[in-house]
Amino acid sequence: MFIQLHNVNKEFTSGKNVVFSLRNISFNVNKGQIITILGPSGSGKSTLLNLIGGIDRVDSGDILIGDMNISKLSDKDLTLYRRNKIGFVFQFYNLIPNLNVYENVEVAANISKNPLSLEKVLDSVGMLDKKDKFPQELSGGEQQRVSIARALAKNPEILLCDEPTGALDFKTAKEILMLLEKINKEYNTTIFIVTHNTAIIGMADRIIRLRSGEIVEDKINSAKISAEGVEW
Ligand SMILES: Nc1ncnc2c1ncn2[C@@H]1O[C@H](COP(=O)(O)OP(=O)(O)OP(=O)(O)O)[C@@H](O)[C@H]1O
Repeated sequence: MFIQLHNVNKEFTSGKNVVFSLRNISFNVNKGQIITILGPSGSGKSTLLNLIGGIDRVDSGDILIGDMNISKLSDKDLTLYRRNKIGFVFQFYNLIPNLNVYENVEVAANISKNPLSLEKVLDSVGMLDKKDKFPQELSGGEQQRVSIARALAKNPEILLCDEPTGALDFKTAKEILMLLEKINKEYNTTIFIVTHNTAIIGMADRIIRLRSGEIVEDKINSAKISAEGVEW
């Protein structure tokens, strides 16, 4: 098993009050799966993604990635884990405005131990011909392609996508989903997609649903379809 969460708990407090808690989260994921995480706003989806990505730490419980228990890593080793194993894709791209496409991707590659060729990555996401453009010269879908290239350039084993299509129209969103599927096939990257869009579960191997910080559904998608067939 590639990713294992055992009884993961995480609380946020304000003064003495607990404002949110993720409770007893346990699940295992095989390498190369696409997992969708669904749930209402405030149910803990991003919190869960941040724990897996080493942006935040559990209060108790364990997260194992391969044979590494990231809950027990020093801050320095957790940074290295994040840098070398994890790619993040966000709803609003977060590109650096005064760097061009190539440079935005290069920044990520430069901090990684085992980067992929920038040309290959930009070609994979269909942005090689626009490598000299700046973010403000690109459409939302193109900016998201660049942000996926940036995540991918690090050659991550895990891609964590938080509402990657949330800001895009249907056609562009579908292109991004097809791109994520292509990456999953080409690089065997394990991909988590946090989304409010239930249509996306169609292309996932696995569906995990949260409510108020707890898992209320965890199932294998036995009727998986290609991203091209996803409709809403
Ligand atoms: N650093 C923090 N400090 C305090 N509270 C936090 C912190 N991060 C998240 N929370 C709270 O934890 C709860 C869960 O947040 P989270 O972002 O994980 O939910 P979500 O399911 O991703 O929501 P959305 O769909 O709206 O993005 C929310 O009530 C949020 O306000």
